Amino acid sequence: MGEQSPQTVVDMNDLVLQRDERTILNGASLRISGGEQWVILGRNGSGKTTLLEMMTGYMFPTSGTVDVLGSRFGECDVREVRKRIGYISQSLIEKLSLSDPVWEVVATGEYAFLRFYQEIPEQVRLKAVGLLHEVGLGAAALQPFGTLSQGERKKVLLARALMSEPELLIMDEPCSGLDLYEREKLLLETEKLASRRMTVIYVTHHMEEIMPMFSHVALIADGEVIAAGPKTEVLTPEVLSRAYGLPLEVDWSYGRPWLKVKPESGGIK
Ligand SMILES: Nc1ncnc2c1ncn2[C@@H]1O[C@H](COP(=O)(O)OP(=O)(O)OP(=O)(O)O)[C@@H](O)[C@H]1O
Repeated sequence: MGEQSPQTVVDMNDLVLQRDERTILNGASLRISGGEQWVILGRNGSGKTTLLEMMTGYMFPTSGTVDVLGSRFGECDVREVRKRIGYISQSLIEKLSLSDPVWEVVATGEYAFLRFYQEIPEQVRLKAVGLLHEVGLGAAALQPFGTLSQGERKKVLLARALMSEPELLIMDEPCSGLDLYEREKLLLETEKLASRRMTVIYVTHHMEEIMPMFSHVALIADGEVIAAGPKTEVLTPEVLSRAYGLPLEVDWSYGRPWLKVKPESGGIK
């Protein structure tokens, strides 16, 4: 990994991704160090999920380098690195079995499997049930996964991701589709992660989900990282208005940023 410091968790350098005629990533670079907690923001289609797929080794760039947890993708066994990464995304929910009991869905996280085809060791079952209790779903352990609400499924995914005690937890819009109450409960669970000494990378469209635990923000636009750094430096009206093409104001309350759209100057560009 060359001259990088050992505590660099993610180092993405000058990533370009070409698909057919399109340039999806256009020289994106991002460095995340241990002890930092990051939020990634950007408009639809800006390249956020593509960056996450590269961080988890599911996609490879046309050019540029990706180092995660001390390994360079393309020169290491990606599956070994993936065992140290938790990934929460809607596409993962769709791959899980709706008929399996909830505790079993959680237990698969121990091995990064989607389903079990062999006996599950007792200590793994107990760990899964314990984590379900931690996210407030202990009572649902025996229910089929498909009977849970959307919000409950997201929490199951969180418990599943924690089974392997990942060093890096990547959350792609974990609160999408949740009502206000479910969203706040999931955010509180996410906040507890900060005390587990793991690095969290959290993608969202909603500024108010940037809880006090998050220290840094990256803004993606047209396949480039247009701003990245401590959150108070990135979440300014100037930077956000430029990124979203809207006249915006940011209010900080309870340690969280809340966005307001100013009616003057013509609104949407
Ligand atoms: N396999 C592919 N082939 C062609 N284009 C792709 C492919 N994968 C992604 N794209 C395009 O790349 C762009 C970035 O997609 P990506 O999913 O990373 O955006 P995003 O920032 O996560 O968007 P959203 O906020 O809508 O989820 C999109 O315009 C998408 O259509």
